[in-house]
Amino acid sequence: MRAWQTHRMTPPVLVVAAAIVDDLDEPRVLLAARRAVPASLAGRWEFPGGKVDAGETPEAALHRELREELGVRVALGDELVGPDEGAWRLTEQYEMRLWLAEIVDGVAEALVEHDDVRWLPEGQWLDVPWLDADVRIVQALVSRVGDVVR
Ligand SMILES: Nc1nc2c([nH]c(=O)n2[C@H]2C[C@H](O)[C@@H](COP(=O)(O)OP(=O)(O)OP(=O)(O)O)O2)c(=O)[nH]1
Repeated sequence: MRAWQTHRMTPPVLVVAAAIVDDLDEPRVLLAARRAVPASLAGRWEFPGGKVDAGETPEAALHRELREELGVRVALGDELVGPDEGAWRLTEQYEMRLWLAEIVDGVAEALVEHDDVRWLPEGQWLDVPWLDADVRIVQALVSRVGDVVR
């Protein structure tokens, strides 16, 4: 039983996002997107993605969000499974699932919600001000990908 069930709380809203890398087999460069909205999150960096709509699978939602936000089609790799029943708790309200991904069509551009996208070179994945909840996720990604590369 999950905490929100035993405590009569509202279930967390699921956000899906992608850790887009240059090469799923040998990831060296990671795409980060800078939020333009809302004002409280503007200027902070995140994994592109968004909320899953009713009746939509998480994977379909992720493909839709990446098309809308960045104008790209991707191939999904492994999920970075989180410590909170498989997800990454972001806040009281939100939890996130995150997949590695590689662009198969298009060039990533900040189209909506973001005002910049940046490809972070190896060793510099933590060098932008990520949203607070994302910092531990980027750290987990760095150690996961370090394992792949070695
Ligand atoms: N997409 C995304 N959202 C994140 C991350 N980290 C994090 O705390 N969040 C939070 C910010 C938002 O409050 C919340 C929902 O994400 P969102 O605003 O991208 O969802 P959305 O695109 O569906 O938004 P909207 O269309 O309803 O405005 O998740 C992250 O890495 N990526």
